[in-house]
Amino acid sequence: MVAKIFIDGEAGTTGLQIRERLASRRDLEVISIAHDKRKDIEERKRLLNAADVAILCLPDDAARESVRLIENDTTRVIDASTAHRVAEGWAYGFAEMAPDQADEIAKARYVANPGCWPQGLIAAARPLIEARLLPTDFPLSYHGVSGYSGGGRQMIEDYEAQGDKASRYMPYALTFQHKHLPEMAHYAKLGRAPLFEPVVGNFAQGMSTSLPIHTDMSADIPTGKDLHAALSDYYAAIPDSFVQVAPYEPGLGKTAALDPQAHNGTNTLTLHVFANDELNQAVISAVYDNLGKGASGAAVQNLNIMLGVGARESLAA
Ligand SMILES: NC(=O)C1=CN([C@@H]2O[C@H](COP(=O)(O)OP(=O)(O)OC[C@H]3O[C@@H](n4cnc5c(N)ncnc54)[C@H](OP(=O)(O)O)[C@@H]3O)[C@@H](O)[C@H]2O)C=CC1
Ligand SMILES: CC(=O)N[C@@H](CCC(=O)OP(=O)(O)O)C(=O)O
Repeated sequence: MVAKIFIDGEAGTTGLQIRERLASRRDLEVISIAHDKRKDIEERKRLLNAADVAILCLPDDAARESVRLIENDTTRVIDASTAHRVAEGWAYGFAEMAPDQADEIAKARYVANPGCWPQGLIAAARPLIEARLLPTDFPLSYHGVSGYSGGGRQMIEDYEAQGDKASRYMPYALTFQHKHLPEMAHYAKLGRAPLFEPVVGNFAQGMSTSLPIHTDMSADIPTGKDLHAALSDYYAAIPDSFVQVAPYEPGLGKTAALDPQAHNGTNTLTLHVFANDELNQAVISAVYDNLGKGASGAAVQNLNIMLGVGARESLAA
């Protein structure tokens, strides 16, 4: 059977990248909406109900509306927005988050694609919390830089209009109430939300995040090697993992590895562990493509899992 896929929001940043990734697929048919009808509720309803899988690449309210417009019992949904990430009845679409997560996604009717920022934090913190190398009530800070495509079409247009005059370093969400906090705390298994300081840089795509850890806040005071081993073991046990752990680098010498654009066009997320055991300090960094593993790549990975086809089909941009 050729599965019918409808991308609601196909002309946007995330939607376009999914369409490109699916263009060469013969096992599915992308059913498209005419550009002038992309916000026409009746036409969206028709296509949403005709699809085997609908991928929502819309603002939160429009994504909720799309779900309401589905009247049949069969259309499955992948929602790229923030609307359903901690909602009851939705599987969280971060396949590497736990050993059985891909199975949960495979069986789910509704899958919430993860936020770009939360993935770096969850990938780093959850295995350490589960291994009791980090206490759950640890007061974590989380920091990172993203390309401006993370803000969607509007931010892309703003940055491109300003060119070299655009800010090279723009912290935001400085009231510390970013929309990703509930998702971060829930899936990383944190007892308290992290202090999160995101930054946009003057480059289009890619991100690099960091999680500083005072290792003596934990009873066993893990060394850098302990942290690295826990993360390596965790992801080695996940089938078809796109999360990889770089070889242990105690010093901060190889900064090129933290280039936010290093994984652009791929679905890879690489974790790096840096530590100074004498000072009881460590940093875990994550490098990935906000439009790859952070959005469109993860959506295609989830689609593959839901359809039961090779997990690695069409994941490069
Ligand atoms: N960019 C990123 O890195 C990431 C984005 N996301 C999430 O994915 C979703 C899409 O984001 P992104 O692609 O960046 O955003 P864009 O603004 O680039 O695209 C959104 C698309 O949705 C369309 N749209 C808006 N309102 C409606 C509506 N009521 N009915 C139908 N179509 C509508 C827009 O059309 P028009 O432009 O004509 O208004 C546009 O084509 C968002 O929820 C975002 O938070 C998630 C992870 C990362
Ligand atoms: C640079 C930038 O603005 N990034 C967006 C996050 C993009 C993203 O992940 O969107 P979702 O919340 O829908 O997942 C932000 O911080 O709001």
